Order: sequence, then structure tokens, then C-alpha cells
Amino acid sequence: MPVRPTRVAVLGAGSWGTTFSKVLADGGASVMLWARRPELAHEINTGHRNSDYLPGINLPAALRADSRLGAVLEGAELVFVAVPSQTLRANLTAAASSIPSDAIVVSLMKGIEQGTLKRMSEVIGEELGIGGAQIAVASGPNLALEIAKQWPTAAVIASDDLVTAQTVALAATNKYFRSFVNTDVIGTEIGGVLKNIVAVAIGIVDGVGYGENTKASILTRGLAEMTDFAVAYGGRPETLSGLAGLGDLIATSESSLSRNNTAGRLLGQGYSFGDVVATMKQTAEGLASIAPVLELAAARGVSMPIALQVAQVLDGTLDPRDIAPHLTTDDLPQGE
Ligand SMILES: NC(=O)C1=CN([C@@H]2O[C@H](COP(=O)(O)OP(=O)(O)OC[C@H]3O[C@@H](n4cnc5c(N)ncnc54)[C@H](O)[C@@H]3O)[C@@H](O)[C@H]2O)C=CC1
Ligand SMILES: O=C(CO)COP(=O)(O)O
Repeated sequence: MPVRPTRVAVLGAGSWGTTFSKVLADGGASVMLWARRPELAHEINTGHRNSDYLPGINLPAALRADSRLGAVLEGAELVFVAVPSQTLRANLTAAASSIPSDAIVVSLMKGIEQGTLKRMSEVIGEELGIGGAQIAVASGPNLALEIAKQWPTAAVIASDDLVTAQTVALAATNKYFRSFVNTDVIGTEIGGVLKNIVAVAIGIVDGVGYGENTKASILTRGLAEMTDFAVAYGGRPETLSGLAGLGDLIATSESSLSRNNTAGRLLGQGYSFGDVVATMKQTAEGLASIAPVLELAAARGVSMPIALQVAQVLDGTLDPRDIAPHLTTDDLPQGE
């Protein structure tokens, strides 16, 4: 039987780490949040604000922040990690000796590590030397600012071990945030990674000024790409029709709060990749995941025309106005 954990730690005080800390605290847990900058920890503890990332949001007084990993991690039953994917390994190296050996570690991230092509749960297992029953991932239509405003939403917690997923879900549930569970870690993580890339594509369409048919076609074909890729790597197709797939795809593609959608819109308006990276103050994971995703797709023969076109817009070889739900009109009509 899963038991609701009471002592939890969150690593990363950006928009998602801070918001998730509020979700956990509002669910009754005692939460310690690691902020890299002592001045941010001070602002959270004294003003109950994180004004850079969550302007206008009051944080629960029960949420405490600290810039010292040891102080944050002491006695933690659950450790949630919300740092940019490409920095996970280095952050875990720094945190590893302070993470209690029996803690469950939960990835809140939606990226693939460049170079190794590993999912975040794989990096966690490798760096901490723990097995699947101590690892979980959280995903779903979870735009941070909406949740910080307590607008109702749902998420899914996945772990190889159902009791682990249920234990995490108990902690990550409150009156405005409901966590469901599954045991498809691969499908859940891949959904979160790939919806970011489709959201960049939809942003490009928005930036160019095309309409709803183009967006609906790319969304629908994008979901087919996401599902084909996930299945090729052992994920379950139904996971991609759920919160971590379709649900997150809709939220991220439709919202101007999305950093991936925003990055795409700037590209569609004619800004270069370099300009977009310089403009973005927060993490847009789709931009860093695209190369590893295409490499993984090629390795298993998965056709990903939408992801490929996003990569071509990023490297300046495709005019954003030429983006379409297909690559070429030359080949024979394909099955849907
Ligand atoms: N913001 C959102 O709405 C959601 C974000 N996520 C995922 O959560 C992860 C974190 O995203 P956000 O919190 O939004 O990002 P963010 O850019 O708002 O914050 C990142 C945090 O990581 C910290 N950090 C630690 N080491 C770092 C380093 N070496 N370089 C840069 N920053 C470092 C930063 O100080 C900052 O507090 C991403 O994988 C994202 O896809 C998932 C669901 C929702
Ligand atoms: O993952 C998210 C919503 O579920 C956040 O999307 P962005 O990273 O594009 O802001």
C-alpha cells in the first residue's frame, strides 16, 4: 500500500520547480526547495515570492528554500528534479552524496541528453546507481504559471513500479492538481520531449501567420510522429493519447505561456536561432532535444517529417513559410 510521503525536496527553483513545490506544499507535504542563488532562497523564505519566474504569485509560507544541497536533501523521502535537461548530470553529481539512499527520485524534466541520447530517468538511474523502483517521472499539460494560479489540471506519474508511482502521486495531488499513474516510463517521457518539438512547429506556423487547418494538420500528424517514435522505443501507444502525449501537446501548442511555442513564433517571424536563444530567459527544451531526437529516430527508422522541418528552420535551411505537415509531395500517398 502506498503511503503519502511528508518530507520532500525539489531541486531547481525556476518556474516549474517552484510551482511544483507549491503543489506539494498545498498537498500537505513539508517541502524544501533548492535555489542556486542564495538571494532567491531569501526572497522565497521572507517574501514568499519568486518574482523573476512567477510574478504575482504568493507562495505557501510552509515552503522553505535553501541554496545548500545538503540542507535541502536531508531526510527527503521524495526528491523532485526540475533543472534544464542538459544540466541534469552535473547537478546530480553535485547532489548525489546528499540524496538519502532510499529516496524516490522524480524527474519533472522534458528533454533528452545530448551526446548520450538518454532520457532523464536513465541519467538519474546511471548517476545515482538506483533501479526503476526508486525512479519516477511526472508529465502532462502543466504550464507552470497556470498551476501557480491554482487553475485545475491533471498530470501523470510514471514508474516501473506501480506503488512508487502511487506514492509520488499521493504527494503530488491537491485540490487543483490531480496526479494519475501509469507504468510506462518510456512513453511518458517521450511524450514530454516530443510535444515540445511539435509546439515549436506550431509556433512557427503562428509566427508565419497561417491558420487553423495548418495547425490542426501539424498537431495531428505530430501526434502520429510522437506515437511512432515512442512505440519504436518500447512505449505504449495509449500513453501518447493520454495526458503526457495529446494532453500536453494541446496545452503547449496552444499557449503563449509556452517557451517552446514562443521560440517557434519568433522563428516564424524571421528571427534566427541565435536571436531566439538570446531572447529566451527560460528553458525551451525543444531546441536542445531536436538533434538527439532525430538521431534516435534515424537509428530505429522512424519517419519524423515535422521534427525534421523544425531542425531545418533552426539551422536556416528551410524558410519558415515552407513548413507543412509533410516533407514532399513526390512520393506515393501514405496511409494516415
Ligand atoms: N515551466 C513549465 O511550465 C514546465 C517545465 N517543465 C520542465 O521542467 C524543466 C525545468 O524547466 P523550468 O523550471 O521551466 O526552467 P527554468 O528555466 O524556469 O528554471 C531552470 C532552473 O534550473 C536551475 N539550474 C540549475 N542548474 C542550472 C544550470 N547549470 N544552468 C541553468 N539553470 C540551472 C536554474 O537556476 C533555474 O532555477 C524542463 O525540463 C522543462 O521542460 C515541465 C513542465 C512544465
Ligand atoms: O511542459 C510544459 C507544459 O506542460 C511547459 O512547456 P514549455 O516548456 O514550452 O513552456
